[in-house]
Amino acid sequence: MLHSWGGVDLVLDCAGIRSGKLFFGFISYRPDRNLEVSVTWIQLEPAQQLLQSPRNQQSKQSLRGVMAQKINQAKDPGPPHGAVTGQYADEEYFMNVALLFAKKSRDPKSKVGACIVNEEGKIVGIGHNKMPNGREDDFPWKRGGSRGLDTKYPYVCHAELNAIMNKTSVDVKGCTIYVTRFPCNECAKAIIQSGIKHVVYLSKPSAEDPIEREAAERLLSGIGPRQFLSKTEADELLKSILPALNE
Ligand SMILES: O=c1[nH]c(=O)n([C@H]2C[C@H](O)[C@@H](COP(=O)(O)O)O2)cc1CO
Repeated sequence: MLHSWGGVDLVLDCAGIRSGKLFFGFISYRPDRNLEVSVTWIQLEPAQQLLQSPRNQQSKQSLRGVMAQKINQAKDPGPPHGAVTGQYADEEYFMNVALLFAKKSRDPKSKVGACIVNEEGKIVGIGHNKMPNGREDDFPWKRGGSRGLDTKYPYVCHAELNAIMNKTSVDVKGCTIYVTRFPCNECAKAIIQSGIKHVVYLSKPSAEDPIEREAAERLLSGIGPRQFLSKTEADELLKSILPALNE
């Protein structure tokens, strides 16, 4: 699951950008682009293999100085751009936009936000969980295991669906969706059908319905959703959505 691997000659280093459970940042050197160093994301295991190769070890030593300088540049949030390069600053920006939209939700218990970003790093869709347009006051926000007609479940439109429906571009093919909560199976279907190619989520609360969760996992397995940040770091960010997104 590497976003930009073509033409990379060696992997210089990892860590120091942001580490999570499954992914971590690393610096890559593209000789064809005159020592361009970029931050991207790779699954832990293949990244370790690359880093440990003898050729990589050698090259790493001689370019360590340049790397340190570039790491600092990469840490600078700057303007949002290049979502698909996986730059940490960009990802944080987009996830914070999703969090900001989650705050708009009138669901008293669970606020969810989603932000769709195209391959140029532009936001092309945002959404939060809400009742259908024009019917905001017509349905209950009540929770409940029964999920009956007196609860919110049959009526509420999920954040991911709203972000897709609210898109400002012709389509969202090839885009990345940043979502504050792991998508449900219905949203997983909408994500796939819309052509979204990457899913980055913040929290994965234990599912009320294990069948739906398993279906969502299976549906999204072709996309390979990944968690943004480590659990501890994610929990910190989630504190901004009240009362308790993780319940
Ligand atoms: O993918 C999702 N997207 C989304 O917007 N939601 C919303 C719908 C509901 O308003 C709320 C779920 O309610 P609760 O956590 O109280 O059971 O979160 C729920 C999911 C399921 O993870």
